[in-house]
Amino acid sequence: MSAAADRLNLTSGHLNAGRKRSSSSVSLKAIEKPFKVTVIGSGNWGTTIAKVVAENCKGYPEVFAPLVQMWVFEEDINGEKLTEIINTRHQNVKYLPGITLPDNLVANPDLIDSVKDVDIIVFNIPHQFLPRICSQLKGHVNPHVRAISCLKGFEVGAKGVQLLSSYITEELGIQCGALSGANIATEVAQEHWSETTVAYHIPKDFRGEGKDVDHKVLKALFHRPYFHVSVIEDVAGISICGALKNVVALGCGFVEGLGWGNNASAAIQRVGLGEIIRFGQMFFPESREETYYQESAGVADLITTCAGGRNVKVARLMATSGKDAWECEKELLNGQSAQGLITCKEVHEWLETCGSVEDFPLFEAVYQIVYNNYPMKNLPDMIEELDLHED
Ligand SMILES: NC(=O)c1ccc[n+]([C@@H]2O[C@H](COP(=O)([O-])OP(=O)(O)OC[C@H]3O[C@@H](n4cnc5c(N)ncnc54)[C@H](O)[C@@H]3O)[C@@H](O)[C@H]2O)c1
Ligand SMILES: O=P(O)(O)OC[C@H](O)CO
Repeated sequence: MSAAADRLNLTSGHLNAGRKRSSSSVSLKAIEKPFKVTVIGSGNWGTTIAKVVAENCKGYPEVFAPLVQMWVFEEDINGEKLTEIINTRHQNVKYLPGITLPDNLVANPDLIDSVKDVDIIVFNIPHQFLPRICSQLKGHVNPHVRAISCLKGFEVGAKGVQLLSSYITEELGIQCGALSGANIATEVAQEHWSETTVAYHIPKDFRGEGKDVDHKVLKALFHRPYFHVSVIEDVAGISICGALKNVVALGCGFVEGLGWGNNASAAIQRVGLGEIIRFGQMFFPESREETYYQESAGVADLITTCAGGRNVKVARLMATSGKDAWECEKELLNGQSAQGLITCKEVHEWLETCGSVEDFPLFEAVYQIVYNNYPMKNLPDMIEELDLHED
C-alpha cells in the first residue's frame, strides 16, 4: 500500500462491509495522472467543502492536482471583489467568516474557465441556481468528467421529480453522485468532528482503477480527520433524506417558535422521518431503507438540521415575529438560503401532480403554512386529520 493510502487508512477493514460500503483496497500510488478538481459554489457549505477538498488535494499530490479552483458568484463587498478577498486574504468574509482557507484554493469568477481540463466537479450551490449553471456549462464539460452533488433539494419539472445528481447527469452527460450528511457547515469548517455519506455508482464507461474516479478516490477527496466519510451506492437514498429533512426542519421551527418545546419537535421529526421514507419508497424505489437509519445522510442529518440548521431558525422566527418566510430568511441569513422553503413547494407541486398530497400531511402542512399563511398552531390537527396510520 502507498504512503498516501496508508495515511488515509483506506483498507477494507476500515470500511463496514455490512453496510455495503466500498471494500476493495486500492493502492493510490497507481493513479495514472492526478485528478484535477473544481468546486462550483462558494456559499456557507460550498466554501466549507472547498476547504476540505483543497486540504486533501494538497495532502495527496500523487492522487490530486494540488491547485483547486472554486467558482464564485462574484459580489462586491464594500468596494472589493469577493474573489480578490478570497485569493489574497484566504477568507470568504461573506459566507464563511472567520475561517482561514488553504492557499491552494483559488477563487475564480469565470464558470467556464473554472472547469477547463477538470476531472472532478463538486457542485455546491443553492439548488434554485442549478438549472442556470448547467445551461451555462453545457458543451464545456468533457463526458469523462465525474461529479459529486452536495446540493440538497429536487428538480421538479416536465420530467417529474428528479434527483439533482440525475439532473446534472442528464444536462451535462456526466456521471454524478452525491454527498450528504449531518453537516452544519460552520461546525465542519471549524474542524469539529462529524460524519458524512458519499454515494456514487461506477459508470458503464469506467476507465479502470488508477485512471478513473472510484469509491477510494472519493474517500481520499473528502475524508479528513475531522470529517469522516462513508462511501456507498445509494445515491437516491442520501439525496431524498438531504432534500426532505429541510422541510421537516421548518415544521420543527414552527412548533419551537410557538414555545411548544422538545416533545413537539420530536413529534414532527417522527412524522417527518416516516414521510421521508414513504416518499423514497413511492418515487425512488431504488433507494434503500437502511440508508435512512444507518447513514449520516439519514436520521443523523434530520436530527442536526432540526436542532441547529438554517431552516429551523427561519421557521422559528416566522413563528415568533409573524413575518413571512422570505423576510425572515433575509433578516437571518445574509444572502444564504433556507432550501426547505423552495423544496416544500416543489414537493407540493409534485404530490399534487400525482394525486398523493394526502399521503404526506406534514409536507403539505409546511407548504400551506409557508405559502398560504395557514395558522401554525393548527399543525397538530393538520397532521392528525390526514394521518394514514389511523385505523
Ligand atoms: N450550509 C450548510 O450548513 C449546508 C450543509 C450541507 C448541505 N448544504 C447544501 O449545500 C447547498 C449549498 O448551500 P450553501 O450553504 O453553500 O449556500 P448558501 O445558502 O450559503 O447560499 C449562498 C451562495 O449562493 C450564491 N448565489 C447567490 N445568487 C446566486 C446566483 N444568482 N447564481 C449562483 N449562485 C448564487 C452565493 O454566491 C453564495 O455562494 C444547498 O443545497 C444546501 O442545502 C448546506
Ligand atoms: O442549515 P440547513 O437547514 O440548510 O441544513 C444544514 C445541513 O444540511 C445540515 O446537514
